[in-house]
Amino acid sequence: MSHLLSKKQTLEGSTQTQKITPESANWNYVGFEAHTLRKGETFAVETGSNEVCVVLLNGKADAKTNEQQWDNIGDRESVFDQKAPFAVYASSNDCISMTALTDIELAVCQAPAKGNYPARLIRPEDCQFESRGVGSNRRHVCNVLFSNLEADSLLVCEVITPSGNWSSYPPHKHDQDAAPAETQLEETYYHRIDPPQGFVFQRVYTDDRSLDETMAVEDGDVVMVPEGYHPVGVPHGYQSYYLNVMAGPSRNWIFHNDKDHEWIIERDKKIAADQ
Ligand SMILES: O=C(O)C[C@@H](O)[C@H](O)C(=O)CO
Repeated sequence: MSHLLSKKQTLEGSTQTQKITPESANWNYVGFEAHTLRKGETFAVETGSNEVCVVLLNGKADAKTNEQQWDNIGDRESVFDQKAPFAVYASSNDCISMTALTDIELAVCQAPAKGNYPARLIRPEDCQFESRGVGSNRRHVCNVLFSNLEADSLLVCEVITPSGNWSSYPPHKHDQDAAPAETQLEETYYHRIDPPQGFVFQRVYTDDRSLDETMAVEDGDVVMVPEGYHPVGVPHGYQSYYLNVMAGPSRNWIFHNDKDHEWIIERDKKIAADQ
């Protein structure tokens, strides 16, 4: 199995289904966890030296940080509901906890803090929807903690890719700290698939092919992208959701397209203009 693929785990007595740390991923910035909680259970994360964004992927919960509390948040039964999520952000030396009012699923997104931003609730109306691409490259992005909201390093977004379509495509990368041409951002993909027996394909590759992994990804798996291009293809009959967490030396998503496939962007611009 690829070292970039983390399979979903279900451990007796544990809420945790995924755990990626900078140490386990052999990188410097991004941490990611996924948890499923039964109604009545509580999850808490100490932020330590990180800033943390806990995204309530589905279900309802009471949420709090050391100084604030938000009751009865959550308005999605599934990540495929076509609604933006609720999320809670806190910077260093705080604690985020959520108590499940229904069965819930949480994504815990982490990156180093500078301590600049106060704890806050991110509501669906704070998120930003954007659809990208044409034809079989059409996909729908929800920016949760991206250019819509400030943070020290964390970038968090959700992407729905319809059946038969491609996303993160044409392939792009962001592995050079060379703004304004490109920025360096590590990235995790937390994949969910509808219906859940489906699978998607994700390739992670560099120009010189010293890294070139193509993975069959199943529901609940995480793909780590330390560098390189990282397109996703979704088979007919299945819908894909993924949650991206990115962080790096600067909080700015500037990507570089794979030159071999850039012609597709020009052709698609022409198609869109002709429509
Ligand atoms: O546009 C998309 O298909 C989503 C991607 O941009 C995804 O968020 C990503 O690859 C970020 O680098």
